[in-house]
Amino acid sequence: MSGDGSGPPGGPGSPERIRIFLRLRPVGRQTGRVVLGATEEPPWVEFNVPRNPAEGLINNSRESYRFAFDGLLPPDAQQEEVFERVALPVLRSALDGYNGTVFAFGQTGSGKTFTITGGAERYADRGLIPRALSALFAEAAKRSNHTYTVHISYMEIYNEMGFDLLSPDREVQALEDLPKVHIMEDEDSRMHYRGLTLHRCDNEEQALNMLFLGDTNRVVAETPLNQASSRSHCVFTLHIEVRRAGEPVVRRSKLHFVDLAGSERAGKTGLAAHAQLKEAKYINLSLHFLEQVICSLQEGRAHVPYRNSILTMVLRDSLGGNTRTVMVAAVAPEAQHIEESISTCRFAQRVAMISNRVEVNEELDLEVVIKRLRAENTLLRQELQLLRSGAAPDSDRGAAAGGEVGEAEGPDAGRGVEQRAALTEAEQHVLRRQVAAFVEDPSPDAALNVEASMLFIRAAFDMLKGMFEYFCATSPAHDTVAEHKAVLRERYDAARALGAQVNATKKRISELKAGVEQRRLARSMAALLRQQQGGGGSSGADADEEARVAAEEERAKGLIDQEKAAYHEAYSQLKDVKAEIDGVQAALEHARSPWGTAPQPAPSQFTQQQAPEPAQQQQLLPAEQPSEPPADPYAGVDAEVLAAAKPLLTGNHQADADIIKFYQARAALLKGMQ
Ligand SMILES: Nc1ncnc2c1ncn2[C@@H]1O[C@H](COP(=O)(O)OP(=O)(O)OP(=O)(O)O)[C@@H](O)[C@H]1O
Repeated sequence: MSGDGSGPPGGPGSPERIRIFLRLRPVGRQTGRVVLGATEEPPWVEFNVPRNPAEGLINNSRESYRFAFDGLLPPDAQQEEVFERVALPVLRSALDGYNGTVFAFGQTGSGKTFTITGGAERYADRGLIPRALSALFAEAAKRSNHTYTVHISYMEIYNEMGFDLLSPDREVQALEDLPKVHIMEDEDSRMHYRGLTLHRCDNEEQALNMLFLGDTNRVVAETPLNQASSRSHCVFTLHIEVRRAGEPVVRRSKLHFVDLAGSERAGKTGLAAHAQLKEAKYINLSLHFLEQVICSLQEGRAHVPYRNSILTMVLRDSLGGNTRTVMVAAVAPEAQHIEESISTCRFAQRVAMISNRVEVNEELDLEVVIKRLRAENTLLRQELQLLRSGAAPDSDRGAAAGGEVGEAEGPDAGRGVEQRAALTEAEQHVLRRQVAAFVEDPSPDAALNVEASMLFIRAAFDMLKGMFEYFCATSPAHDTVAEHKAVLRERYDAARALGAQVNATKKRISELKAGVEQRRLARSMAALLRQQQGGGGSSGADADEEARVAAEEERAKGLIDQEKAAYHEAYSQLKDVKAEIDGVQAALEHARSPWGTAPQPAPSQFTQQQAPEPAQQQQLLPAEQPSEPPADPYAGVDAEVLAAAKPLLTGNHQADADIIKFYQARAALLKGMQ
């Protein structure tokens, strides 16, 4: 025997021995007759009994009785330690779907009720049940992907009759008013408790109220050995149901806390009253039957007499069945109780030899399975209808126009709906509510199950689209987007105007330059003609003409400079506007990002004044400067013209181009004159 049995059950149906703990009630003065080997493995207790010379024994030496346990709880063991070592492991496995039982056995006044329920005086004296209730709800809250449902029942077995301590009427009741519980067995030997109510408790407070209510209904009497002696056996049961999110299984476990009535001997305890003698008789009888069951199990007999008493029927699963069971043997270590203590320990040794087969109580959760199958069935029916309505030729669609919506039982169900152009108002109303419920349902399993008809599907999509548009229009992000778009439009307009201005200036510069060039050409040709006609030096009229031409060229040059300045000004403004546009565009993208991967706003909202596409934007900017000189400036020039002009070429691109043009014009003129 070792350890406190805190590990999980060994595996499905694995045999597991009942664990036994010894708890010693505190005593005023140590007698030295009870010795504890608490640090030994396994821990043990030894009772030293002096031999009685009056019974003919040879000497006065002591006789000792030693018993090993899975754990010792000495007189100074605190309630918290007792809970952690005895009940917590069983509670944890009950939360995983394994049945559990903690029962206290011992003579009257040895501390069974103190262990199971606790003392009323100090909060620290709370016993295993209230501590288990706190731990149960705390542990359940931690397991966030599990759903726990807890019910409580509290039964008393008094004089071989079962009573429900949690009768619906929460008044303290006389025993005869309590609902009687009948214990029955079905064919699978499963226990049924007729008349026993299960009370659902959703929190610790509700559960503690139940415990309090039950305790106030218990049969307690003053006996010579205990001022408040339990005259009955009490079974407090937690019925735990656990479901794990997304799994179609349910685990159900029962965790019993059993406070047995004290074993006692009427003669020794001085019970005198007739009623008390009767109680004692029943208590002793049921404990005797309990012992019989334990002996049969320990000896491996084929027949185990569970049916002899209500107590053994109730504990059937806890002893030799599918339950993780722990026993607390309570002893009062005073010298006068040594015989009872030895007898309790002997009983515990027999119990420790019983093995249970502990397995998880898991079943398919039919509710979940049915719900799933129904949903699957609906989906399949809808798909089928959709396929039919899409695949069947129009003439084949049946004449059931305006057919009943919502019922799709027969093979032709749903076809008639497709014949209509629109839903009725009532249908729209129902559909709107379905769509709203779907949108508001935060569950990932939320589904919108509309009628399997294109008419309904389209109407549902329209509603969703309308909701989305409304969201976009009223979203704060939408305001920012709209602002950025307005700025962007304004900047694009400015950029367009500046672009036009730049292009116009550029065009005017080209025109002015072309005018200057033409006039130069005309003057050169006139001078050439005059030369050929023999006209010599310059006259006064020629001088005037030259002055006029020079003034004109000067004016043209001034105009060109003006236009160039305007060009540069407009061009630099355009560059600034372009930089602004880039910034606003980035801000716009950022403002849109909260929508993530959501569809972009419907065109109707944002496209009335579409911003130009990037390709268009690029076109807004003209080349930065008037065109660059070609790689070969003389490409395509007639060789003769080039040879005549070459001696005069200056290396200045503009001047050389003019000289070449002059020689080309000259060549053309001469050719025309031949
Ligand atoms: N570990 C303990 N520490 C302090 N007081 C204790 C302890 N165990 C028992 N007592 C006290 O001893 C008295 C008898 O205990 P209790 O009523 O629990 O015995 P019992 O075994 O349930 O008796 P019965 O079979 O007659 O109901 C009570 O007053 C209880 O408070």
